[in-house]
Amino acid sequence: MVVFPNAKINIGLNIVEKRQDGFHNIESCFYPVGWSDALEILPADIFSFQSDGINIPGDPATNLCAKAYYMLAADYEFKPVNIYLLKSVPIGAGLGGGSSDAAFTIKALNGLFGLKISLEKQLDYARRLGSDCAFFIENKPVYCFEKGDLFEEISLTLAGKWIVLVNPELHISTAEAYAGIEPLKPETDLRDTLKKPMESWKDVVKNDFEKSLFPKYPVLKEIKESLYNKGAKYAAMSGSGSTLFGIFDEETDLSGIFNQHKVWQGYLK
Ligand SMILES: C[C@](O)(CO)[C@H](O)COP(=O)(O)OP(=O)(O)OC[C@H]1O[C@@H](n2ccc(N)nc2=O)[C@H](O)[C@@H]1O
Ligand SMILES: Nc1ncnc2c1ncn2[C@@H]1O[C@H](COP(=O)(O)OP(=O)(O)OP(=O)(O)O)[C@@H](O)[C@H]1O
Repeated sequence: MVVFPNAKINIGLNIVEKRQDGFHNIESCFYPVGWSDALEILPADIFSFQSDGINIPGDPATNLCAKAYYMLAADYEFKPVNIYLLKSVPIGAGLGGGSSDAAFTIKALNGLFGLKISLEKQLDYARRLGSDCAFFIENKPVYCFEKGDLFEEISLTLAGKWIVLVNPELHISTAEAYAGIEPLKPETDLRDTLKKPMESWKDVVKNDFEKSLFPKYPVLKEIKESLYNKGAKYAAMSGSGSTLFGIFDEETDLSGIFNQHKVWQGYLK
């Protein structure tokens, strides 16, 4: 079985308060984007994990795909598998790439071996692997709250809009980004703001990480300003960085403008 774990962007990201468990309650809108890895899972005699493409730091045995496999193998009976991951989505990029690989491994094993794991249970397994991971189980636009792993439907459709993602190949650790934050309860309701036209989001739909990360990494602010200068209707950083995105009404090829960075562009669904 071959699947294509895609990335996400955060449209608005409010870090509301620090929790007793050390994590933060947040609110955000997750939107799937087409930048994807490729993940092949085949039944085998012994378990193995291999990856190619972008180098993933750390021991392959602790890769989120391997963790997802071992977690399900502890609770269900099925054959070992060979997992082959072709990594294209940048790491430490605010795009949830590793979380998506993990969620797609859960979904693929469930389908391949007919495990009949309910949607709720798949979401619970995903939550155990990371806060972003549960979103990729259903992989549709949602408003998220608490650790970013509880969801509410949102009637936001950006289908047919053009998105440009620019990654300056700066690895920002999620834990480090959260450590630099002073949580603050938002004054406006993100769900209400997102009902208004995209043109009105600038300066209202904010990513709280920008305030602490832009002074530290000026290139992030420069990229966001360039996206607006090139006609983006809305531009922001995704998650804890380092990827910036711009949303345009029409196809706008910016690969030449940002040729010193990694760029992915395409239509939103
Ligand atoms: C920034 C976002 O990408 C926005 O969607 C997510 O909140 C991050 O989700 P993630 O990468 O899946 O993060 P996890 O692997 O669960 O946590 C990594 C670290 O980030 C911090 N963390 C994460 C999520 C959260 N709601 N509060 C936190 O404080 C914690 O220090 C945690 O140890
Ligand atoms: N399949 C995987 N893909 C990417 N990173 C992985 C994977 N499995 C484990 N990891 C580990 O997770 C770390 C990246 O996590 P981190 O949360 O910083 O970034 P991310 O998953 O790219 O997305 P985000 O910044 O949105 O959370 C890497 O340093 C790597 O060691």
